[in-house]
Amino acid sequence: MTTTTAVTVRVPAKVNLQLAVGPAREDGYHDLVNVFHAVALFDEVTVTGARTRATGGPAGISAEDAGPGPASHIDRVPLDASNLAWRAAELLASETREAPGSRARKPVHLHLRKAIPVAGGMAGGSADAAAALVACNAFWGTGLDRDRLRDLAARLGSDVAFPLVGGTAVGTGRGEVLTPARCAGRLHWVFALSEGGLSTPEVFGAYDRLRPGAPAPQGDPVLMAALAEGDARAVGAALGNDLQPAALALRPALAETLQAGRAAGALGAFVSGSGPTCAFLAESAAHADAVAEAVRAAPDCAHAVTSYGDVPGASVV
Ligand SMILES: C[C@](O)(CO)[C@H](O)COP(=O)(O)OP(=O)(O)OC[C@H]1O[C@@H](n2ccc(N)nc2=O)[C@H](O)[C@@H]1O
Ligand SMILES: Nc1ncnc2c1ncn2[C@@H]1O[C@H](COP(=O)(O)OP(=O)(O)OP(=O)(O)O)[C@@H](O)[C@H]1O
Repeated sequence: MTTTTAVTVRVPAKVNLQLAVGPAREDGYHDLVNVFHAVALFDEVTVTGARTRATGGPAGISAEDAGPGPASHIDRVPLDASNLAWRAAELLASETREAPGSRARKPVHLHLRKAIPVAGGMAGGSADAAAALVACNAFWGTGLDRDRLRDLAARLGSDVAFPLVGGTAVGTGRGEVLTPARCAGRLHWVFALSEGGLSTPEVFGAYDRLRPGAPAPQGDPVLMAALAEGDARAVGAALGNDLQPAALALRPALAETLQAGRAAGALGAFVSGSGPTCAFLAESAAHADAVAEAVRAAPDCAHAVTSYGDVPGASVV
């Protein structure tokens, strides 16, 4: 029998093309209609055997900055059991330790190569958790199918199931119930990164204060049709994020970043998820370079990167 010595999984960031947010639920979450779109900014999670820890599961974690420039904030990644990738490995181990043939009693080390900006509203931690599930499932030979992995992902966070799937998908419930959607052609993106992060719970809290009595969230058929047709201009006109006013209230300088992108002819300019990263839809790769150049001049923009979508979800490399 051969023994796997290392498994590496590559996983994309997300941007939210529509984020319709309902009122706060009794459990503190909000019902969403969340159009996830996977973009070509990738973290990698590598799992190797570790020698310590008798009970198996994760035994150590390290992280390195593979970011496209400043403001990737690797120093904010916790290197302990609170890391979402560690929690994912722990959950998979606890669910499968007793299964026949499982190697989940073997302790592992997790190494994160991070290019997704930390606390930027692009689901970097969630992506790492999804990648850790796929990598440990392969390393331990636990053999859970994608549906079982998706169930575990949903227990870890609202954004964790999507990076398993990638592409473009509509998330309902608190965002974890996914329906794949068609995105024809390639969309060209610019992401403007901020020096500071924004806390997701704080942004949802600001939303509740700004919008008491919010209606139930509704999907937008115009956006879905534009995506299916690959009509970037129509996609740009239909983009929307209910959390944007809350993110702007917490970080007013983002307004100038958005304005700089609009002035450079972006087809759409909006805050990504809970922010503070701002996203811009461009007409082409060359136009994305020009928009990136323009938004770099905004005072709150620490760095701007170009990318494209959609791309597939977590996969072993
Ligand atoms: C803003 C988005 O990134 C858009 O994709 C997500 O909705 C956030 O997903 P996430 O970071 O995985 O969030 P979770 O770890 O599930 O929840 C963190 C906190 O965000 C708030 N939260 C999150 C998701 C949701 N549907 N309603 C919420 O109110 C809650 O305060 C929750 O305690
Ligand atoms: N693997 C991880 N990578 C990055 N941050 C992590 C990780 N695990 C835990 N964290 C913690 O989670 C916080 C949020 O980081 P993350 O990069 O996931 O934010 P985000 O992209 O805004 O999330 P989302 O878009 O899902 O709301 C960080 O400040 C950090 O303390």
